[in-house]
Amino acid sequence: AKHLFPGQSPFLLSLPLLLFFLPFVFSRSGSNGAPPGPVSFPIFGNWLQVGNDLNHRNLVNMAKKYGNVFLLRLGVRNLVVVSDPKLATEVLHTQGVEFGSRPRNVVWDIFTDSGKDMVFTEYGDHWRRMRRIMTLPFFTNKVVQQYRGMWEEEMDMVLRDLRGDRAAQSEGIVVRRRLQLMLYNIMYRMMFDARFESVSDPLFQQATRFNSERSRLAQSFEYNYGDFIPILRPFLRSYLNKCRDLQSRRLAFFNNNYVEKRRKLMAEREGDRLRCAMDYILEAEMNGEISSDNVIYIVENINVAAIETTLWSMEWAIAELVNHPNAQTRLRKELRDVLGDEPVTETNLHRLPYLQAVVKETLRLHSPIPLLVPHMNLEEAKLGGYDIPKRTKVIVNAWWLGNNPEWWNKPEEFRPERFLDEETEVEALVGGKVDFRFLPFGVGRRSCPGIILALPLLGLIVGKLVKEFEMVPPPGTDKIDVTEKGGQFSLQIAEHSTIAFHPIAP
Ligand code: HEM
Repeated sequence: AKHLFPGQSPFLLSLPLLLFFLPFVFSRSGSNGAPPGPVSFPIFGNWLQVGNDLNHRNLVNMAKKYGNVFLLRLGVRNLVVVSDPKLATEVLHTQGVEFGSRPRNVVWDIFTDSGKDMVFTEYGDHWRRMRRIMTLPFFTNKVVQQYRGMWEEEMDMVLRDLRGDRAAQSEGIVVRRRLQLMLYNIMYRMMFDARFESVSDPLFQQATRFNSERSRLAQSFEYNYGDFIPILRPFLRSYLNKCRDLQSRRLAFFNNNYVEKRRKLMAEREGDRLRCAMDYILEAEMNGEISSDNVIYIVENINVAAIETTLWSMEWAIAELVNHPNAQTRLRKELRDVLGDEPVTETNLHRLPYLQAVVKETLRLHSPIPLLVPHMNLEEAKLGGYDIPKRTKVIVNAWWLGNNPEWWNKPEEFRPERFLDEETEVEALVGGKVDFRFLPFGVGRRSCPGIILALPLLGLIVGKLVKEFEMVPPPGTDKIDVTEKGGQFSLQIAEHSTIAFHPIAP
């Protein structure tokens, strides 16, 4: 009478419970050909065990348990995580074609119109054409030479604003917003020959609002259930409608305010036509190589891939230099010794090894895209001796490659010197020798083409700020909070730092 169902033993009653919890206790060995991983439930797979937040640190803990290649089943989606340099070489280089596609989910399908873009499209002719068309106006040395003067000009305006800002010099300011304006101006001048007047320019406010809302909706964990479990998809309808509505307003914003203006200008200016990146892209459209949808998705991709990534790195570099005054002083000494009164320019970055080490150390410790952009195999493939089902999302934990104590001396420390003392061979150069422990931009076919812009942009702003200002925590604090905020994609600083900028006497 004590039991709910008289006549049944407590053991029998608890059997379903036991079966439910068994997968939490056991792991798959990987013996049936699939990579090891936790035993999965029907329908949910491993989702209930592992949860939503598969950030770089949680994935390290799982790699310690299941190995350097492991498989998670998230409802109908398969996810493979790679955590050592040899396997990363396989995915990105040796089998770069096989693993050269990108997975999308229900939300990414909306934000890319099912792969009309470049960043999230499958490996193949469309991707190759888009990458080729984007390379000429964005990702060559000639582009760097054409625009470096403009970059320096935009940065010098930031220095001027800081010099004229009393708050910046006393209680400190959140410098992020001003740097964001600078990066928008740099990218919009390259793209459209257009710039924003100030942070209160209504177009700047609209652009940043559209882009941050797009990041929030795309990176949220809220929609996982509908992506992983297709029968639940109808419940996502209002979320997906929100995404569709934002995307159509956002693309119309890019089109009406920028793309159409260039189209008109180009039509008026026969002969002398190619002035900014958009002119080259529109020319490719006129030649029938890409559609007008592809044009707008190139704009969308640059908005997503170029600006915030570089901005996060700048925020991290500044925060670490504030927290490591010795590194800041050493950098300032290098700038003074090498350059004297000369300004920091793109042409003299190669003479500043410690500055380059600061940039590398920032990207190692705080890789802005710690898991790279996910890769995917269109066909069944082999990896580390295991069978990888086709269309598996393959993640390389690049952050762990750069932060594993097996491969790095005290990796948790911010110590730029490591690149001048013990790690002298590790390069973050375009076309440099690849060290598969250090891949903040990925490597191979789908690696970041923007590295050619991002590295000098980072070196320039850090060099210029440190040469002109002593950057310190706001009065009453002695350290900046460098707690991380993860997302499905990014590694950002949780609290945008307030920093005081004390001008250095000339
Ligand atoms: C510090 C700044 C940046 C970092 C850390 C970064 C990092 C990355 C990473 C990790 C990937 C994926 C690599 C892979 O999947 O293997 C990527 C892809 C990409 N990045 Fe960047 N990036 C930065 C700045 C930029 C800039 C400034 C641009 C453009 C102006 C850019 C454009 C792209 C594009 C178009 C792709 C997609 C490439 C493809 O799928 O073929 N990135 N980036």
